[in-house]
Amino acid sequence: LPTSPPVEPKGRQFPHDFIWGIGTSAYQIEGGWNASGKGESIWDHLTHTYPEKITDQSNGDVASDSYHQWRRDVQMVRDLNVHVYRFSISWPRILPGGYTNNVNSEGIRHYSDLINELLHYNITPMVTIYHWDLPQRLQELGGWTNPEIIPVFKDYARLLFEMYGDRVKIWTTINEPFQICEFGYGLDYLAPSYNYPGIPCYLCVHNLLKAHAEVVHMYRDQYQELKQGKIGISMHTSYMQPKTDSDEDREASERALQFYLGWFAHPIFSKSGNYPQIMIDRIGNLSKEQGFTRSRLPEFTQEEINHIRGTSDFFGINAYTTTRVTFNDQNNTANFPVPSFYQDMGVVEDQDPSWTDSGSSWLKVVPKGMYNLIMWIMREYDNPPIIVTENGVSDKGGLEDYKRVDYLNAYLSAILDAIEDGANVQGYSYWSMMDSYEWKVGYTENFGLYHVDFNHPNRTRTPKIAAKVYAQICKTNTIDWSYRPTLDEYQINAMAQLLEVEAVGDSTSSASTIYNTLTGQSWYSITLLLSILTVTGWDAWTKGILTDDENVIRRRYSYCKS
Ligand SMILES: CCCCCCCCCCCCC/C=C/[C@@H](O)[C@H](CO[C@@H]1O[C@H](CO)[C@H](O)[C@H](O)[C@H]1O)NC(=O)CCCCCCCCCCCCCCCCC
Repeated sequence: LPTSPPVEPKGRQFPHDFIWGIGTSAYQIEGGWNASGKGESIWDHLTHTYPEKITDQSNGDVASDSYHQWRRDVQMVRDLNVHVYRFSISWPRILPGGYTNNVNSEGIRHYSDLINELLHYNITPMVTIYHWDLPQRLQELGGWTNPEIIPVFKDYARLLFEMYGDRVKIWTTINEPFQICEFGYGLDYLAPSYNYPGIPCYLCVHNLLKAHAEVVHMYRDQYQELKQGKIGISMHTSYMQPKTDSDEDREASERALQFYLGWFAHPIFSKSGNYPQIMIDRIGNLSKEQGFTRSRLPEFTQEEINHIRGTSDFFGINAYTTTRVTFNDQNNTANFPVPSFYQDMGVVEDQDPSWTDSGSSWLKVVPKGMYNLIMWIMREYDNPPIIVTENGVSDKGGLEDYKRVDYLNAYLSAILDAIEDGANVQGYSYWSMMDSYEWKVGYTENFGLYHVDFNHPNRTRTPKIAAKVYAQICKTNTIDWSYRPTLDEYQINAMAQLLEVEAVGDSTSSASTIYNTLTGQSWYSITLLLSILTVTGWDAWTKGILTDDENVIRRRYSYCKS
């Protein structure tokens, strides 16, 4: 329900040339997992082979069906008044086996059509070359832990520059090295789900940074002057807030930022290059204590350090939340596996229970953390041009996402505060344009400004309240806390249809229980059901009085209409 907006100065303006964007990624929205010659990705493989690793055992086979509905997507981009659409290209859709020996022309055409449609409406495509969907055949060679990935990634990127470089002016090589390497290889949060702590994550990052640098040099040497484009990388971190004011916790915060972000940012953005010294020292010492012959953190040669340094035209940062950190004790005994990235880092993390929560357990709403993080980047890397390439919040369904409106206004205010304090933030891209496949948690957490009906064959898209608010922000370049629209006729009808379909779905199921209703689509319907239950009582439900499906449809429908 609409909450009262916090008291804030009205009409705070962003710089006139501020870039507004909206983002998605291929595996999360496209579907068409084996359409028109696409090869298997590590996500296809993981979700088909081990569905139990995904919260709702789902997969991205159809997802938001953007492979077929891309024109509708562009319409949504236009309705949001953004300048930029940030999307990723599916490597196995272009190169089914990962290598350039087999180029899928249907895949090439798909993104070409999308890019042309965007340009037709004056929207700038911002292309992520790699957002987590590695061709499975490359994984069978060890994926990012095998140095073979470096030339192969470069070949793939060259093909994209050749095919689209005339029209795409903003590129990012790789989205979120930390998530790829630690969540994918160290833990089992993301594909390929190795769950092998402490060693492969460092090999993965080492190859990834070299691959990134190769691609950026190639772009700069062969394409940039001609095409006048920009190229960079997107990295993720939460702000690592010291749990207390003690020197130890402040040191823990600094160390955590170096491990979570400096791991990639220091080699690329610092003056000296290379991994942060604190990582080199800690991982080197711990490796020695653990009986390894060499540090588990590989070494760069001076030539490699020079080659990687400076390879990004902007600092792409993805940031959603804040974590509190405190010093781990002297024996580093926080139940981390030995060895592991977390034991190497040597801090203990938690979140303040008083922070506002969201649809994701890890994501607490802490706008000040965004300010602090930007200021840290500004100080640490000599005030680079920053683009917030991802920021957003999840819900559990429905269209009345006033909590997202609050999140947007508050985080954007924090970014404005940082700009006013000297940070060179040049753009912001909300994550995500629409509800989509949220990796390990499947379809149970929704980051979209557009609701997607995953039960409908067309994957019907309906704007949430925050879509209107974001469109207004992008149009006016201004945060207006008093702008809190209510659902319009179109949204109400869409929601009524949604609930009707859902109810018919319920009625065809032999097990129409409170469980499957409550774990269904929307908070809207849950709120409705809870109101019904408040009137009739849980007993009435369990005795079957409300299991009359027609009755349920009628009640839901008339509620929506009213
Ligand atoms: C063996 C020792 C283990 C110690 C491990 C401690 C680890 C703490 C892990 C906390 C989990 C955080 C999950 C965070 C994920 C995001 O950083 C990441 C961002 O990627 C973008 O995000 C978008 C929204 O997610 C989007 O989808 C884009 O595509 C991305 O670019 N998101 C993800 O990686 C998505 C998958 C997340 C699955 C996580 C499921 C695990 C939940 C664990 C819950 C722990 C919560 C406690 C948090 C306490 C903080 C210390």
